[in-house]
Amino acid sequence: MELKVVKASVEKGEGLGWGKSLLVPNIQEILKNDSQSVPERYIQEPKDRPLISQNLFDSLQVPVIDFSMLAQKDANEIRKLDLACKEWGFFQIINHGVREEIMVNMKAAMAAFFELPFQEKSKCAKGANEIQGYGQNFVVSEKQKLDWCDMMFLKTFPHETRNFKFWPLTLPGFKEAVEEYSTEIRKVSNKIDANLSVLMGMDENGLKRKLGEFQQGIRMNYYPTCSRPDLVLGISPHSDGSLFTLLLQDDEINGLQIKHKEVWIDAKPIPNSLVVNIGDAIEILSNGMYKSIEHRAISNEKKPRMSIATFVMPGDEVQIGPLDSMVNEKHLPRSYRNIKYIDYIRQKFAMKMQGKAHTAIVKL
Ligand SMILES: O=C(O)CCC(=O)C(=O)O
Ligand SMILES: [Fe+2]
Repeated sequence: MELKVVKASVEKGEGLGWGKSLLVPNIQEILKNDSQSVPERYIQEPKDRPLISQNLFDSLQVPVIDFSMLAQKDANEIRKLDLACKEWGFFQIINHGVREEIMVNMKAAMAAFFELPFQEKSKCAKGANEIQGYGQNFVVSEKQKLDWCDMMFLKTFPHETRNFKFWPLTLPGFKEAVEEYSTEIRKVSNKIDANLSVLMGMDENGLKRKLGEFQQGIRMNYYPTCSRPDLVLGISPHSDGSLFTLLLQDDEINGLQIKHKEVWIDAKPIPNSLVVNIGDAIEILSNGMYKSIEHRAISNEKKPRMSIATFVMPGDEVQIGPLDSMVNEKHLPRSYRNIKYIDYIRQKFAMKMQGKAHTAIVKL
């Protein structure tokens, strides 16, 4: 007789993984039945609601970095990058070298996935202990307010982290578009990490030498239209746990907001650019010289908005902590403790996203 063995679910991408999340409804589906509906669970407390009125800080713009100048090692552009990381934690890059066609294909592949019938999308659904797949942001309590967003998260690098059970492989062109886009973004990310390495007092290979091969994950965020965008949030305020994140946003629709000097500022889209933000891991490695910044997304009444975030991260088992070059016990005392990356991420996901509250895990 064949013995049935119940495998402990610690296979690739299963088991405890990056955390445990409650499963919640799918906002795109709720709206298919009633496009005007704004269920109670999505209505934010008054203090957390976005101000949709005229942006009073219209003149403030996220810094723009010309990537072709960085490639030429232009001292002025490198200084601008350093300042953008210190004062904003966010910048938009132009002339990054990713061909427009590749970005257009990526957006089209994402749109095609979210247009699939729910039953089809559900074949890629993530489980409760899963980060990869189709679903929603991590949810840790039944009482927690929910984000007006459905998403699809896939790991793309290193190759062995790809788990095709979460990929819609029968959707024509999807796999190719994600792979091609991710490969191009990896090239941009390599240049960013080389520049950050130098700015943090090392040579261009400093971060790679310290951390080894980076992981890359792609999160496709789908924000349906909302009849009351003043009551809900597309994504609650948070900072990313990554080293840094590269975001491809809609060319026209505003949605991303950044907390800059205590005020929410729109990151107005520049067509074909990429928005880059510093994540918690660089904040820790730089001993706080570069800070991850709180950001959120708002929804709108007119058109669904899609954004594609690529997270560049250390490997799960890698220890992160302030770089030797960023610590000087006299002038720059160590402000963060060392932690294994996956332990940091698990603790982050175990809390409701609340701005930067989770970074207290590693503060000294
Ligand atoms: O949609 C956006 O503009 C922001 C997305 C985001 O912050 C994220 O995916 O971490
Ligand atoms: Fe984010």
